[in-house]
Order: sequence, then C-alpha cells, then structure tokens
Amino acid sequence: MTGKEYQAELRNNRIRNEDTETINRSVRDIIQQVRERGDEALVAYTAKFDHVQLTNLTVSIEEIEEAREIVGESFIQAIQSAIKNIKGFHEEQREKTWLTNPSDGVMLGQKVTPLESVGIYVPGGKAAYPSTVLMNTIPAKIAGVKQIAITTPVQEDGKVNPYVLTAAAEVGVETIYKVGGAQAVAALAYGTETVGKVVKIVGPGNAYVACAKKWVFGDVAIDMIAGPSEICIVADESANPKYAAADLLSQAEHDELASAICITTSDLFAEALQLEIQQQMESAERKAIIEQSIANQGRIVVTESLAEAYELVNELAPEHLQLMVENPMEKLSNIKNAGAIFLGNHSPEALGDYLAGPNHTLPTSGTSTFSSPLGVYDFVKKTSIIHYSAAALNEVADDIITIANAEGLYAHANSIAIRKEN
Ligand SMILES: NC(=O)c1ccc[n+]([C@@H]2O[C@H](COP(=O)([O-])OP(=O)(O)OC[C@H]3O[C@@H](n4cnc5c(N)ncnc54)[C@H](O)[C@@H]3O)[C@@H](O)[C@H]2O)c1
Ligand SMILES: N[C@H](CO)Cc1c[nH]c[nH+]1
Ligand SMILES: [Zn+2]
Repeated sequence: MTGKEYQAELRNNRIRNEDTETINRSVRDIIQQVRERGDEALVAYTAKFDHVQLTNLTVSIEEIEEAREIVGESFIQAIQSAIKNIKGFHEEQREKTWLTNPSDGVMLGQKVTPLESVGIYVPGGKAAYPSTVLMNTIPAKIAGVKQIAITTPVQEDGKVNPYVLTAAAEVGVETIYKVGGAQAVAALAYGTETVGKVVKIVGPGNAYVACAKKWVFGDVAIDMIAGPSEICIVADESANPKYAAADLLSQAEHDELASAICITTSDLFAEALQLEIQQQMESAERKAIIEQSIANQGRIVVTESLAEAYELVNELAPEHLQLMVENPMEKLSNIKNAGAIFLGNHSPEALGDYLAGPNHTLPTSGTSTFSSPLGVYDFVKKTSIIHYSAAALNEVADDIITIANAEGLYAHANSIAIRKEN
C-alpha cells in the first residue's frame, strides 16, 4: 500500500485488540472473586483457564533447583551475560536524592525512596519469558526495592517454566507465585492468604492481564499497559530484505495480535521483502501464529520519500523501530515517537529483546507519544524537601500573604503572618 493509504488506515482504524467489553466484564468478575475468596479463587481460576489443579500457590526451593538442572549450563551463561548488560545500562538510570541552596537560609531538595514492594507479572500462556524476568527485576533491584515477587502461569504439568524459574533465581527473586492472568493481578493488588499485597504491579501480559491492570490502577500503581508486540522497519535500497523479513517474523511470532510493519521508499525492496516473508513463513516453527499476525496486522508501505516514512512512523509511534537505511545515525533526529530505535542492518530487535541492555518493556499502541521504556525511575518515588530560616521566610512573607489572600485562604496567610518579624 502507499503512504497515503496507510495514513488513512491509521487515522480511521487504529488496530483494535479484541472484544474489550467482554474482557472487561470477565476481568471485573475475576477481580471481585479474588477479593472475596482469596486463594480459593486463585485455585479455581487456574483450574478453569490453565487446566491445572494447584495444591500449592508458591514455587518451592526444590522446584527452583530442579529447574536449574533442566535448563543446562549454556542457558545459565547466556542469562548471566544478559544480566551484565541489562545491569550496566540501568545503572545509568539511577536517580539520586539532591539538595540545593538557592539563596541564604534556603535549602530545597528531592528525596528519592525505593518503592516498598513490587509484583512482577511474567507472561506464560503462549510462550514463557525468562527475559521479561530480567527486564523487570533488574531495574527494581537497582532502584532498591526490597520486596519483589513474581507471578506467572503454570504449564500443563503444574510447574512453572524452568527457564523463567532459573532467570528468577539468577536475579535473586525468591517469591514466585504459580498464578497467571487477571487473577494474578488482582491477588497482587489486594492480597490473599498466600499472595502478599504490593504497592506496584509491573510486567506485560495478554488482554486479560492488561485489562486487570487498568482496573486495579489507583488502588496500586502500575507501570504501563504493554500490549502485543509491535515492530516497524523503515528501509531504503541499502536494507537487506532477508534480514528485514526475519525481523518482522520475529515479532509476529509473539501472538496473533502482534504487528509487523515495513515502510520503504523502494518498490524493488518491497517486492523482495514480500517474497522473503512468504518463504521464511513456510518453514517457521510458529507458523500458525505468524501467518495470522501478518495477515491481520502486517503491512508493507511504499512511500515517496524517507521524509514521508518518518512522518508515518511518528504518527504510528511504534514500540520498536528499526532504521535500516543508509547512515541511520544521521536520521535519528527525524524520529520523535518510538519506544526503542534500532540502528542499521545489524541491530535487530531480538538483540534488544534479550541482551543489549535497554529494557524490552516499552510503550505500545501509540503510547510512545507520551511514555517511556520501563526503567529504574519506575521503581522509586520522590519527595520534595523544603527548609527556610526565619530570615529567609521573612523576606518572602509578604508575597505569600498576598497570594493567599487573593485565593481567599486567610488561614494560609495567617500561618505566614504569625511568623513575620515587624
Ligand atoms: N511488551 C513486552 O515487553 C512483552 C514481553 C513479553 C510478552 N509480551 C506480550 O504478552 C502477551 C502474553 O500473553 P499470553 O497469553 O501468552 O500469556 P499471559 O501470561 O499474559 O496470559 C495467560 C493467562 O491468561 C489467562 N486467560 C487465558 N484465557 C482466558 C480467558 N478466556 N478468560 C480469562 N483469562 C484467561 C489465564 O489465566 C492464563 O494464565 C503477548 O501478547 C506478548 O506479545 C509483551
Ligand atoms: N518483543 C517483546 C516486547 O515487545 C519482548 C520479548 C521477550 N522475549 C522476546 N521478546
Ligand atoms: Zn520479542
């Protein structure tokens, strides 16, 4: 399709997720049940949705040790190398308490305090995500959060995926609940006999998880509503269609609602890409999911110019953007809205999903127009500090009294006047 056609589609018909109303009703019910019946509801919903009869809602030390045996040494080494990079990147985001002395007798500042407790949702329905364990836990730990719990659905055998368990052990999380979906979010938000209530819930998940996070928001904090994965590639003639096709398929395989879009200035590239997608899809492991995702949300858009391509990107505000163009570094200033930008032919999104260092929990569904990747800043809160000496207060007293009187708040004015000298 052309750039104009795609723009019209974007404006008229931002791709909708699912039957929001049905999900909304079902999630409200689940939350209510968890609040009323606690653990009993968690067991019942796990039986209903995950087809497993739980006898214990938490993972034992033995299960973690057993998982370590299953995953093998190369996985542990790979996870350790990812941890090193993710730590390194997120260390740069540390926020410090600061104090300033703008004038005589005045001290102002901002105190940074880690959140008391955090619950991390790790998806586990269609795939298990050890990388999500790392991306959510590491910034929380760097921020100084002491109580971190993970919740994730069980597999058919009633166990938590061993790769997820090993990743959790590698980053030092000991509390792991075997609960998924909206019921897990409700349990973290309100607490049950087994699940401890937390002050913030983070982590991606399917439409039920996302909807539950919206419902509990206000009673607890949430990070963002990270929806189905999105990749957008901007390509010129210099891009390799084999690589671009592989990158589009890499995100389409997440689920049927994931979106994979390529915007190119070259008809030739568009044709080659189309062929590559067809070929690579044929032999893909998760072919059924990829086919549906590409059929519903996949687009190849041919624009008149790179300027038109960047305009579309900024309107789409994708979660991930790959700039597979000549001198990509120089094109960076054209992009205002994207969760993460990958530059050049050798920086595929999967690099960032697992190992480069930046967080893979990113704003989706156009929300990169106003929000940022998950980071250390999501796990702290700030408190303002104000100190004035008697002389410093005296100097500004009249201004405060004037403003307070203008607001008709005379007790405010009086609290200043009472301290005023002469
Ligand atoms: N943005 C990110 O960083 C990121 C990272 C990893 C995964 N993801 C996304 O997370 C999502 C994971 O989804 P998933 O389904 O694989 O796993 P999930 O863990 O989010 O959901 C599985 C749970 O959904 C619940 N459920 C299933 N059917 C239900 C129904 N009919 N009614 C009520 N509850 C129901 C069940 O309790 C089940 O345990 C995908 O969309 C993936 O793209 C995003
Ligand atoms: N692409 C996902 C975020 O949209 C993150 C992820 C985890 N594992 C693989 N990919
Ligand atoms: Zn991915």
